[in-house]
This record gives sequence, structure tokens and C-alpha cells, in this order.
Amino acid sequence: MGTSTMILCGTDEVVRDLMEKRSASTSRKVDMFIRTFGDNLNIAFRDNDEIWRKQRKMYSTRLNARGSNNYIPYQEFESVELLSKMLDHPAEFRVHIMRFATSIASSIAYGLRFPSADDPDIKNLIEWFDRTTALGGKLQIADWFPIFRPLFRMIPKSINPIKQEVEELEELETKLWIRHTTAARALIDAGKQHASFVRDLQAKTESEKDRLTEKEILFSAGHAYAAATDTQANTLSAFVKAMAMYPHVQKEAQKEIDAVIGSKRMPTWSDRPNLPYVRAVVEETLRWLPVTLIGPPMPHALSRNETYMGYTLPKGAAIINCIWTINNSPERCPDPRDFDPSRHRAEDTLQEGFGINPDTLKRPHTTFGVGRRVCPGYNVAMRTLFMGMSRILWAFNISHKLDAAGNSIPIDRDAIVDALVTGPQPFECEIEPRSAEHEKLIRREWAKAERELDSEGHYGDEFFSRFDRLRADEGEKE
Ligand code: HEM
Repeated sequence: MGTSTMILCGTDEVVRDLMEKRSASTSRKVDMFIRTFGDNLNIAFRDNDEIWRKQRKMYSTRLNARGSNNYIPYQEFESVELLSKMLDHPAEFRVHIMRFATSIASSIAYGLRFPSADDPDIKNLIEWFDRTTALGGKLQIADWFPIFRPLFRMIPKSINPIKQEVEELEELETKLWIRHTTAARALIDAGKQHASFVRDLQAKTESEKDRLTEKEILFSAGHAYAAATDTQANTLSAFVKAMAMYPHVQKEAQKEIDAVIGSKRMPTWSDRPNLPYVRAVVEETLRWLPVTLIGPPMPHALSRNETYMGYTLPKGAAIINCIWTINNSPERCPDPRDFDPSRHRAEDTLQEGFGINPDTLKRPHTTFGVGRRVCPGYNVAMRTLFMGMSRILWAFNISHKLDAAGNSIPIDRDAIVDALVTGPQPFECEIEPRSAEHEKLIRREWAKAERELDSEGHYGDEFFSRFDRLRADEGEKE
């Protein structure tokens, strides 16, 4: 593109050879102009330098499989509210899913939940993300032709609206992270904060070498929170769409849930080993509608020249794993646009790291990225998705909406939003409780859960006491 080279890896074999096996030289990030503004603390933009290493270590110690188990009580709690809201206002299911994902993300980063999707901070987060994405697009000319960069810097703000936008976005972002971190610290000081990034980072348990500065803490917590919202929400919306379009898959999953769980309780994470078909539905959703189509939102780049299949791949070139192409390769998946969980074998989906296996050929998809930059939130995401999908399947029948004449309103399978983090375009469907017994249990569980909240709808003392008891029980089991 322009004066820069872009290498597109369109098969799992090439991705494995170049982006996994040679990840030491393919894990830099492409030199995007946007990252030269602010302090370049967004991990997704940053080269694999010393600050990135510290950020990455901070994430991986808290978000590995064991660390992610600490956050399960948040996911269980938020999923009860999700079911309750979908029961009362089914047509707004996407709003409820967004609240669910955002609340989990902010609970993990800050120990703060969002009782309502109308919260101004959720709106600020979405605004910051959308405007930053649009800005990245406008600055692309300076990525393709870096020669324009000094010129852009010279043009004064008064006649350069993009410069004004850069400043406004930096301010919006910094204020958002400061506000959340300050609120999280107030809770910690009041003794009300349990598992969260800010709580952990404040405890300064890292060695001097790995410790993040105050500003790095602000941005690392903020970017984990941002990275965990649209990605998880859009995957869950894709799942609802698939269930409306493929009723036989839904029936099969519900048959399994009924046999293992019944209607007297909801599925939990510990049921995962006994629900192979539901596990396969999770993997198939991630394959069928990945949240990034072309590759990771910020492409990797080569840090030295490499040779491969007789070609010289130049240092600095962008290198991209084409997620959509690989996920939809007919060699890997015959009839790839068909939503078919039976592609995924039970013994494979049982392995917790199946979706990020370094041998790309043995993976169900490449939706979480590859190499040293592979998504560090994978374990959290798998818990959110399993909990969300298994409980929605347990609770509701999802079907096509009918028009006034009683005909099914069609859903366009491949209508996808054109955005950096993508998802299904708006669609309508019918969501109804599976039985009066399911409905009763949702209402009872939500009434019980609500009693654990404080007067503003945030986690209260009772929630945290139960949370601590659960963690202690888990600790004894380990
Ligand atoms: C369905 C859910 C998710 C999907 C599909 C997803 C996907 C991705 C992808 C494709 C990348 C880029 C990888 C690359 O550059 O090769 C990424 C990076 C990242 N993700 Fe996720 N993600 C999800 C959820 C999460 C969650 C829940 C968190 C945090 C709790 C998170 C935190 C991050 C961070 C911090 C990075 C940047 C890593 C780096 O550049 O070193 N993600 N994710």
C-alpha cells in the first residue's frame, strides 16, 4: 500500500510458519502514524518493546486460565441480569448483551459494574472507540506515504481539524481512565474491592523490573476494559443470530443442556466438561463470525528481513493473518458459511487453550490472533461466552420474527457491520422463555442477586462476602 509493503497470510500453514514459528520477528506492530500521538500506551499499537513486555506480563499473569477463574463470580452474576433483562425486554437483546459484556469488562479492570446501558461512561467509551477508529482511517494517508508526516505536524491546529480531533480524543480517553481508576481506588479504600486489575496493580506485587508506572496502570486497565467490550458483545450477538437461523443447532444444544442441567438450575462454568455440544457452539460462533475480518485491528510487522518460499520479506513490512479467509477455508471447513458445531470434536474443545493452539493447523479458527500478540483476554472471553451462550440456550427459544401475515422475516446471514471490530448488522428475532419453570427461576435468581447490590446498583457487601467464600472454596479445590 503506498510506499509500504503488506504481506497477507491467507492459509493456516503460512500463518503457522511465519506468525507462530517466527513470531520473534513478526510480533512488532506496523508503524502507524496514530501511535506517535499521546504517550503511545495502547498495547495494541505498541512495538514489542520493554513497556509492551511489562504490559503483556501484567495481563498474562492475571488473565491466564487460573487468574481468569477469579472473575467467574462477576460473569455468573452479570449473566443472571442478562437473562432477566432479555426476559422483560427481548427486542432490546443487543443492548442487554452490550451491558453484560461492558459490565464484566469493567468489573475485571476496576471492580465496578454497569447497572444500565445508558450510563454516560458506556456512551463515552463507545464514542472514544468509534472516533479513534475513524481517526485511524483519516491518518492512513500518512501510513501509506510517511513522507507526509512532517507536513501534517507543521500545519497548525486552527486549519487542521484532524489535529484538533487527536487532542480531543486524548483528553476524552485520559479522563475516562482517570474517572474509573479513581472510583476503583475509592472502593479499595473503603475495603469494598476484590478481584480487579487496579486492586492488583495497586498492591505492587511485581518486581521493580516488571512494575508499571502510574500512567501505564491507567492505560493498561483502560485498554483491557475497552478490548473486552465490543469483542465479547459482538460475538454473543452473532450467536443469537446463528440460533435464530439454525434452529436444529439450538434444539441439539438444548437437548444436551436439559439432560445435564435440567430446568431447576442454570448452567455454570463447572458444567463445561459435560456440555460438549455447547462448547462446540462457542467455537463455531467464533469461527463463523470473527470480530475482526482481515486480521488483528493493528497489523503485525517484521522486525528483520525474512525469507520464505523463495521470497524476501522486508523488515518493516506489515504482516497480516487473514482471519476471515482462514476461518472460511473450504479445505479446513467444508461448506464454511454453514453454522455447524459438529465440525469441532469434543476432545479438542475440552482443552482450554484449543482456540489459541500455536499449531494453527490444529485450531478451530484464528479469531484471537496469533504469535506473541495473541489475545491475552482469551480465557476471560471463553468464560464469558460459555456462560452467556449456555445460559441463553438454557433459558430461551430464539426464532425468526414473523411479519403481520405470519411469514418469517428473513435474516441476511452475511450482513456484517463495516468496522474495525465487526459484528452482525441489526436484525430482529423472537426471544421467548422455554417454559414457565425457566421464567420463574430467572425471576427468583435475579431477585436474589439484586439483594446483593447496593442502593446504586453496584456490587454490595453481600456480593463480596459470597465472592470471597466462592474463591476460598475454589482455592481449597486447587
Ligand atoms: C470474543 C472476545 C475477543 C476476541 C475475539 C479478541 C480478539 C483479539 C485479537 C484478534 C487481538 C489482536 C491479536 C494480534 O495482534 O494478533 C486481540 C488483542 C488483545 N486483546 Fe482481545 N479479544 C477478545 C476479548 C478480549 C478480552 C476479554 C480482553 C481482556 C480482558 C482482551 C484483551 C486484549 C488485549 C490487551 C490485546 C492486545 C495484545 C497485544 O497487542 O499484545 N481481549 N484480541
